[in-house]
Amino acid sequence: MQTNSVLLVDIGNTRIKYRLLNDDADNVTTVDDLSALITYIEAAPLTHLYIANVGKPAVEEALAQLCNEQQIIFCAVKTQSDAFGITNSYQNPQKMGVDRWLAILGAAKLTDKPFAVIDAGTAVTVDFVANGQHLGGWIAPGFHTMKKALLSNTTRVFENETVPEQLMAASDTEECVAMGCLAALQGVFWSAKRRLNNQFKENVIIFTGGDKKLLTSACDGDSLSAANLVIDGLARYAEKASFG
Ligand SMILES: Nc1ncnc2c1ncn2[C@@H]1O[C@H](COP(=O)(O)OP(=O)(O)O)[C@@H](O)[C@H]1O
Ligand SMILES: CC(C)(COP(=O)(O)O)[C@@H](O)C(=O)NCCC(=O)O
Ligand SMILES: [K+]
Repeated sequence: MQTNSVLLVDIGNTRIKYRLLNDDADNVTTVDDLSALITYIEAAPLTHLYIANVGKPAVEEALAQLCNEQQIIFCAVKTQSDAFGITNSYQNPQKMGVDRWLAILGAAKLTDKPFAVIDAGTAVTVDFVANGQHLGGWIAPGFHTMKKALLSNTTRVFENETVPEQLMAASDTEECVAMGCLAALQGVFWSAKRRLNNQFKENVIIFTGGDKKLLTSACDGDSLSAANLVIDGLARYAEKASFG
């Protein structure tokens, strides 16, 4: 298997992200819809496509069909109860979003310490891991999802496109919404940090996802940011298949 012919694809609830196996981990392309990915696949000389899908099954089916037509080997990775030295705490691992499982595997490569991996996307997910054991996690609405929920349940609350860098008190509706949702997102980070600190003297928070920038002002020296840990987890499956 040539690593420049293996495509790794992360299909979330908002956007699609991809890179080649031999690309730099930071070199991730983000697209809003499937057509842009299809155009790329049709032009690229691929042999394998690894996919993590938590979105609509129809997207996965369309990609499987395209791969079949193009004679590309299609590998849809699923959440497992045990792999790469990590044991999942879910009684029914199939219920855990494969993006969470892969983000855990991607993060586990970055540290030997107990860690929490935070993926800030449509949802913000947190998963705690120590000594190869998944200790459970959280699922909360993401920044954009929170704003949408707030607006659809109120009459006089509005939003704008502000993506705040620093948490401040605001004096205008749109700014209050942006700051409030940022406070909630950072609250997830601080709650994870407090939980880790209570259990483990040394620990690290590793964060990723489309809204990871919103967490950078909350993080400290014990935090790591990664471009896309879901894709890094997919890379582990692809590497295992090609190099054993
Ligand atoms: N250009 C953009 N288009 C859409 N969302 C964006 C964009 N830039 C940043 N975001 C933020 O990224 C979030 C989606 O993150 P992402 O990790 O791609 O989510 P998912 O994996 O759930 O598809 C959105 O909720 C939004 O707040
Ligand atoms: C929690 C999620 C919606 C996060 O998805 P994302 O924000 O990346 O689009 C996804 O991991 C999912 O659908 N999970 C299934 C439920 C579970 O993990 O228990
Ligand atoms: K997420």
